[in-house]
Amino acid sequence: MFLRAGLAGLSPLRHTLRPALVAAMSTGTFVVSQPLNYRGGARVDPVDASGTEKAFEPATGRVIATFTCSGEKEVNLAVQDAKAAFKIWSQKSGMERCRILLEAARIIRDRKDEIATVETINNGKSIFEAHWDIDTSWQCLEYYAGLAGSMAGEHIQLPGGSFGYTRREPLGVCVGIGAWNYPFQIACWKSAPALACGNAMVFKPSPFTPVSTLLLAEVYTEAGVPPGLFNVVQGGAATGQFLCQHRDVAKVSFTGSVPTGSKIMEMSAKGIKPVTLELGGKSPLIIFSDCDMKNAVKGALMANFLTQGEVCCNGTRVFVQKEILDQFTEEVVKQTQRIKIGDPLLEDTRMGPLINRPHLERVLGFVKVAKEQGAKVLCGGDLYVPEDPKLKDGYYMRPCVLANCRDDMTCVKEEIFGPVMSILSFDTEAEVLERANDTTFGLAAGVFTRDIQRAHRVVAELQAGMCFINNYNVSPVELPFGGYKKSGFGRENGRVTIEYYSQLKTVCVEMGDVESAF
Ligand SMILES: NC(=O)c1ccc[n+]([C@@H]2O[C@H](COP(=O)([O-])OP(=O)(O)OC[C@H]3O[C@@H](n4cnc5c(N)ncnc54)[C@H](O)[C@@H]3O)[C@@H](O)[C@H]2O)c1
Ligand SMILES: NCCCC=O
Repeated sequence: MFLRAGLAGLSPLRHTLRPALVAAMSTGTFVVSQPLNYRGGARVDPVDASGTEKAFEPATGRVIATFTCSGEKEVNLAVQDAKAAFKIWSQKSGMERCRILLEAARIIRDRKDEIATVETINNGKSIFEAHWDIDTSWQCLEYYAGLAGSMAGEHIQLPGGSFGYTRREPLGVCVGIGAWNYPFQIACWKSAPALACGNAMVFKPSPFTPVSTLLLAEVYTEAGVPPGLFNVVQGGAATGQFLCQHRDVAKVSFTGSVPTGSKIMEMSAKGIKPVTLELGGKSPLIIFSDCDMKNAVKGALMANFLTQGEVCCNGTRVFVQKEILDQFTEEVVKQTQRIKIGDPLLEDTRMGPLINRPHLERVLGFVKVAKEQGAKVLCGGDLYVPEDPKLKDGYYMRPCVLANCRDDMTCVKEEIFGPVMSILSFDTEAEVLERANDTTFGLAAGVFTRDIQRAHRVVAELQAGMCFINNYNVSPVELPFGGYKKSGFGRENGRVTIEYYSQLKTVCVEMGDVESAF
């Protein structure tokens, strides 16, 4: 389906043939020539437009796709198709939905290499990491498949033999709007619970990463969902607005920045639509002097440099207790300098390019301001040009560690969304807690200590939706994920997310006569 010169005649490919194609895909060769919208169980060109966009391969700076952004008519067709599919899907039993979702999970597992490769080409993250993302994607489908079969209401006895019961019902057509840092994973984290509950979904990926969501749409079709149950519309803000304002849309689940989240909430408020908002962060990572140093250093790297630092829950404010500041900093810098930057499709690369040129410049701009405000660059923070000539126009930078940071600096207050770690020192637990919570964000937080009482005492005080003790940035799908404060509300993953994609109907049953007031 993704056609390179010389491979054009192979489409459509069954997944049994795909390993050969994956092996043939290398950086600098991939182009997409098929439509990038998906509606009614097939790829389609949109019937109307709200502009065009180009998608890039960040590793080389090459254009890999030029596509039309969907206009209001196309959005409406996708919603109507989803509505029709909803009628069929919502009538299925939980066990019937479970079987189809399990089959979809199996297909993703089988096609893991292909999907990870496409994700790497369009996003720039290392193939090593993309494999992790695809694992948490099929695991999410498997998890909600399991819950689909066991969704149930309650039976409540009332006086005189009367009773009531509750039914957990789907909402209808849900909209998913995604960010560019985890394109496939975000689409799975939204669609799996939505579909498990009996909903249909129209998904809009970020215009920077339009490609991999199509693979998910094809997987769902192959697994047996009704045509139209999962549709993809491409585009930017205008397309997103058509979706949010559509009268037949029952819910919006959004992943992205705080300013856009606020607009989504405003639009949803007008239609009284429930929203899930997964927004940005500036999370604290607290390293106490009694920590296991080796793990704390590994944790700090995990908290800052996955996906080139473009991770919402990154622990970018690293608070280190004074007694171990020098030793910790020295080790963090040593290991940061060892991170292999380069062609993201090579197995031993651990950091690829950033998403695009403007974003790279923005991140480098943060480093410049940090220096002006008194921070010391201990390593990185500058452009990186790989030796391989085909990568010379890619968007690479060296991961950066900043010392001498203060709480009032821009690099410590604002979400950079790049590979920039700010190290701050602290003396006491009470002091660090106050400083860690002194932010409008509240997505994640972490603590490294061997003192088990302190660990739990500290996380109980941290104002963050996702807290880690002695680890960072692991994503088991069984655990709810989401933010406090301006980092949003609602949750993804875990059992609780069922509540965000369903509504409760109460049925009151009278077994006697009506006792009337009249
Ligand atoms: N909390 C989480 O789970 C999570 C996960 C990933 C990324 N993020 C956050 O996402 C941000 C980076 O992603 P981004 O740059 O793609 O964010 P963004 O807000 O610019 O865009 C996100 C999505 O919203 C769409 N959009 C933009 N304007 C819109 C509008 N007016 N109406 C409807 N849709 C609109 C975009 O096209 C895109 O699909 C960071 O702040 C990051 O922290 C959060
Ligand atoms: N793996 C979870 C990442 C979510 C935020 O960017």
